[in-house]
Amino acid sequence: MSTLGKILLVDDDNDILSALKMLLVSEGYQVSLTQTPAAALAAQNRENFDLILMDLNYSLDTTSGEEGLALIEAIRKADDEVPVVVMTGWGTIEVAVSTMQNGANDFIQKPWENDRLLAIINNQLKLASSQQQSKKLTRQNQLLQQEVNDDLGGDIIAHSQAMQQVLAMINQVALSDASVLLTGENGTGKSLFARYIHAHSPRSHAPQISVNMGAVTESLFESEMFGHTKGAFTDAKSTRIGRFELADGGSLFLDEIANTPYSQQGKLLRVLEDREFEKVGGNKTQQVDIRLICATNADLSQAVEQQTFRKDLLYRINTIAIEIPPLRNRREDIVPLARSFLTRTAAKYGKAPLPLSLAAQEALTAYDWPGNIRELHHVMERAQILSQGEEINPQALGLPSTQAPAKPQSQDTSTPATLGQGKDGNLATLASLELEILEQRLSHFNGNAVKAAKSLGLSRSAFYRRLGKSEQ
Ligand SMILES: Nc1ncnc2c1ncn2[C@@H]1O[C@H](COP(=O)(O)OP(=O)(O)OP(=O)(O)O)[C@@H](O)[C@H]1O
Repeated sequence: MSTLGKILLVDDDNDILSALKMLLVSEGYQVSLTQTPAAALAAQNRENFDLILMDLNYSLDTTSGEEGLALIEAIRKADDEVPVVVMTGWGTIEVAVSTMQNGANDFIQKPWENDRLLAIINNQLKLASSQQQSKKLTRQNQLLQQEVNDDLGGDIIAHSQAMQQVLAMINQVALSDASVLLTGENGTGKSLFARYIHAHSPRSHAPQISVNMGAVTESLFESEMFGHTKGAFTDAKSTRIGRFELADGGSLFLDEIANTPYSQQGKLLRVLEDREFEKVGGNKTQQVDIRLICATNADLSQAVEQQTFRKDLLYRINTIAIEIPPLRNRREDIVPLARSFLTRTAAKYGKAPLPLSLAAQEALTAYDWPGNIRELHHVMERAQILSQGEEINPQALGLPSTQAPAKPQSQDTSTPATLGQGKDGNLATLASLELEILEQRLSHFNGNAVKAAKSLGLSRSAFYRRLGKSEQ
């Protein structure tokens, strides 16, 4: 039988224990009865209680409350979370204050009113459970943050001169609080570097909140970014905290910034300029302290010329602009990246990573990688999983043969019919075929996800989802 919670009752008066037991059990609580402080501490040692309801005086001749105060202290030594509610016939303010100072959470005077006692118990249980929940979330957050940081520690590969320069700049910029705009083609590592900047910034103890601006619909933009109050609109059943508020003290990463609906760009600009906003439906102005990191694969100057992006917003976000070069312009990184993806995939399946044949290394280096590192990642994952031999050969890579070296008379193999079909007879999975199509379509439209999605009859958010990208 499920109960509302387990309560430990401590009182030397048997009649009071019986009356309380009857009341609390009828309300759905499970109760344990003890008559002395020693018995209460022994019970607390044996099992976990959700709340302790205790008397302050135990010997008939004392009214000082000292035994009770000592019990509260002993309870607190063993457990600093369990709510403790004190009952006493000596309900003076002084007694109430000293019980609270000793660690009690609330106080009720005997003889008690049932409704009042039940309300106190209920409130204390609710409070304790939300405090626990919040502790859990904080811990989970810390762990997630740690995972991201660990991930960043070993994973960034930058052998090429081009990436060495970029990394040096990023390391320098990370220490400042300046707004950063990361540009570059899809899959070049903009999101990774955004996380890296935050993780190496003085704000790394606070969260980085990401928003994929391409996936936020125009109608929900304000509520998503600034939050809303309860009842602000029909579906607003409770107060919602927006991304700005969540990022307070940390960094806000606006990915695909070029896709911010034009009608909303002014609102975004205002918050970025004033560091102030109001929740939808609310009239209280809230201050926010964030470090802004944006990313885009679009040419924002061109977008300004075409009047799809506000010039003043561009000036606001690009204090420091860093371009992440496409993989074809840093070919020295290709093989080390490929090896690291093989190692990661192999580890995932508890296998040893397969070595890359010399010919495979040449094929990888010669290929132009329109989908950049993301594409390389998928290719290597598939190769590690599907390869039958002792090493990975060029066929297992399944690269479009127009790009593979020493392959004369190649025809146009970029059509879906031949996509992903390994020449060693291995058939690619549906998921990897789909990814390949999505990536090709993206590069066909020069990284414009909106156009690519449209051409495939997908919504922008469905396109992102299938691409395996975060949609926040
Ligand atoms: N230098 C690098 N070293 C190791 N892994 C990398 C590097 N750069 C990118 N990656 C990996 O490549 C993948 C794609 O990177 P990311 O998602 O950051 O690209 P992006 O530029 O943000 O893409 P998009 O424009 O589509 O949002 C990720 O799995 C990322 O971890």
